Amino acid sequence: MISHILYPILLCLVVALYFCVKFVAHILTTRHALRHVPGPRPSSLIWGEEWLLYHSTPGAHYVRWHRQFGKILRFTGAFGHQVLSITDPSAIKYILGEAIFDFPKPKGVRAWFKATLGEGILWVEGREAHERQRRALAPALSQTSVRSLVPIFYDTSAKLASQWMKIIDDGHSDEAEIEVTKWAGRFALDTVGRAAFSYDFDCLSGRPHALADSMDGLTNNENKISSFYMRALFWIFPSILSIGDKGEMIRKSKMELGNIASKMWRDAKVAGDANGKNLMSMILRAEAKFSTHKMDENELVAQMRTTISAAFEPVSAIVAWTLFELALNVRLQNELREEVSTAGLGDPSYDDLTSNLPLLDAIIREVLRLHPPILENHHEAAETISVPLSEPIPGTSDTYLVIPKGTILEIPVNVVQTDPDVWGSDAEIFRPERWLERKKRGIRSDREILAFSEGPRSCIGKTFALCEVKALIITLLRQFSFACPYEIEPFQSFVIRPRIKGQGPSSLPLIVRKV
Ligand code: HEM
Repeated sequence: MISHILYPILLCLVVALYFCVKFVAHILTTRHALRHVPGPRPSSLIWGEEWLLYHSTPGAHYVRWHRQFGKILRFTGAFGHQVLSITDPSAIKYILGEAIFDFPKPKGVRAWFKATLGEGILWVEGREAHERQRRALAPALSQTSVRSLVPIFYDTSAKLASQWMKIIDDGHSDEAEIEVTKWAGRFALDTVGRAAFSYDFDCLSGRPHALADSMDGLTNNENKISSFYMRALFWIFPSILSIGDKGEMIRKSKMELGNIASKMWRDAKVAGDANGKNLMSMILRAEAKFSTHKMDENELVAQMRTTISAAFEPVSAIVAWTLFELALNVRLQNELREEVSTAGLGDPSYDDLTSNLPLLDAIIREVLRLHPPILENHHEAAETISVPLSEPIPGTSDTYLVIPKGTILEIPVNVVQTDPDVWGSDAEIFRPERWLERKKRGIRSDREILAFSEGPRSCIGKTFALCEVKALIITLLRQFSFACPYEIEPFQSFVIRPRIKGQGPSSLPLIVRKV
């Protein structure tokens, strides 16, 4: 009888011991192999640097560390696991380029994408499997497709503007304080719904919206202790994502988005949408053309969830940060309004959006440079692999770094995009004119911006995102001016968003005034 109880307990203990020994052995060998890489001493025995990182201004420690230790450094995560932080240009080019499939996303990050979105393109690994999914999405997000989507971008922009006008009019005034992050998220959702799936989420109606609220609630949390545990531990124990309130929230959000995606898919089938131009019809056409493997509903729903989510968080963050920077600078608002007015009375075309509004282009680039929504680009070495370096690690003469299998790497986008060697001594300052000066001097603009990542896994929705954000800013500036009466700071949810200093989750209340 006792043995019936004891044996399973004993077995569990042996298995737990095996994993503990394996984990400790991995940490010790990684630390040994990377002992020549400099970095900060762990500030906590259990949490390493995680506590410090979680409770500080997002990205601030990366800047400090890289100034002190150079372009490659090592810090400690929870329970002693080692993380490499890399800003060396040759290493980044190699990791995100030819070696990208040797550096998959870390297991915890993949578990997060699988739990929230399913097995779509943000989750998939392996050259062949990724290429297949990317080929299916690419035509719908190509420049040609985006060109045809521009009227939708203006339409959702106009809807948002008319809601703001109504708020101002209801207050019988020329201005109102409006919390713009909420509206920016709703704009991003309605735009991707209509543009990619011919589906109106109707988030911009002004009424409470279950999908918008649940997507926002998933990541836009106050600094709660449960969020800290999840963030600190999911690198080493990915199954933590299914535990407790947070696990429940993840399941709920995945289900809600999945239900909507299934409905969109069934409606499209009933409507016989196979010849349509939206993403869903194109996914099916591309699949039929390039592969014998047809996507089943689960895969398609995962892809739809992924696209909606990928288009939601970073776009809403960039819209909010752009309005924030404009609100701080009346001169810039006026100059931009002037530039937009020279483009004529109607809505600027795709060609205008991409090539003929240099100040607008410079402002959005500068926002992406100083407020990259995705702060860190995370990877894990699938094998022990040697990575080329632009300059040796201080104290060595090696022009390569051997990264042990299983080591987690992190590329801090904010550090790369504010490197004084590239951007000059005013790298930390918001100065869109630098892009106009660089263009005059013939410096290629795209290379140093890492906000959309680079290489085979870079953002496939970049043109879509840039055009929709530009269409919105043009529409808003023609009708409103902006001022910011609060002190604002960056706040890390899934992406980096603005919030009132020290207060709760993301928020950006601006004074919006009719012009
Ligand atoms: C300003 C807005 C945006 C920013 C800053 C941004 C940034 C990024 C970044 C950094 C990645 C690489 C992520 C990784 O390495 O895991 C990425 C991937 C991706 N983005 Fe975006 N994104 C934006 C908007 C969009 C939009 C509007 C869409 C779709 C309409 C989209 C769809 C995707 C997809 C599908 C991927 C996965 C690509 C792959 O793994 O091959 N993004 N994005």
